[in-house]
Amino acid sequence: MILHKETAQKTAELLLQINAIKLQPQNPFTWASGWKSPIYCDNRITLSYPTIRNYLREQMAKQVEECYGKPDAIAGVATGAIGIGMLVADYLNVPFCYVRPEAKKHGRQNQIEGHVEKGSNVVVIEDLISTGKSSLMAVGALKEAGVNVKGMLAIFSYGFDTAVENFTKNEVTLNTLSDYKNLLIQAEKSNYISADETAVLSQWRENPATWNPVVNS
Ligand SMILES: O=P(O)(O)OC[C@H]1O[C@H](OP(=O)(O)OP(=O)(O)O)[C@H](O)[C@@H]1O
Ligand SMILES: O=C(O)c1cc(=O)[nH]c(=O)[nH]1
Repeated sequence: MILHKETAQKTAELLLQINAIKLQPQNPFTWASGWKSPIYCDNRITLSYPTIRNYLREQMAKQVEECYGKPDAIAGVATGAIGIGMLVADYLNVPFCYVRPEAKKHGRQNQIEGHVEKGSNVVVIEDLISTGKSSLMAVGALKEAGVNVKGMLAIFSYGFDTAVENFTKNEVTLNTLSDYKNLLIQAEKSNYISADETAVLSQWRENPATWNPVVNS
């Protein structure tokens, strides 16, 4: 869910401003889920811009408190949300840990890195939600460690039905600063996307799980 329309618009505007939105309809990206996509939203780039990362940090910290109350700790989903998660934890002055997709094969063989108290109230920070699988795996690991997951906050979500169903099934509340709908509005306003790219994106959005580029012969 989007909490504040102004934040959703501003976040989308900032992502476009720093070219964090990549379009490659002829040479699709492969997503974590294995889906092929003409678009990639690289939120990691925001960390390279102090003004923008400070904006995201403050908005996220405020929304964490607004949605879930002050947590005992913040957990970031590795690797995309380690940076932003740490910034949010720092702003709220609470402990931080991050969750790997799976346990390390060497060293201490941890999946959760850092210290997190059993029974503590934790909010999970994610950079981006496509299917929600990565985030929900992190939630699963935290719950297994005896943590009380209050909910999740991400910078961006594509708003796919699959993700909504996955979060509902796992009984995890998801809020995001911005989403695909707001991104498209801002991209059209600023002419970031050409008419051809808009056409590809609407065709892709109809069935993202099975989309493939039309190859001109
Ligand atoms: O909702 P999903 O379908 O799971 O996809 C979203 C996930 O994909 C990206 O991570 P990626 O696996 O590319 O790794 P990274 O965070 O280490 O860059 C992103 O950071 C999310 O965690
Ligand atoms: O699903 C993904 O892997 C994914 C999509 C996207 O737009 N950005 C990203 O970082 N990951």
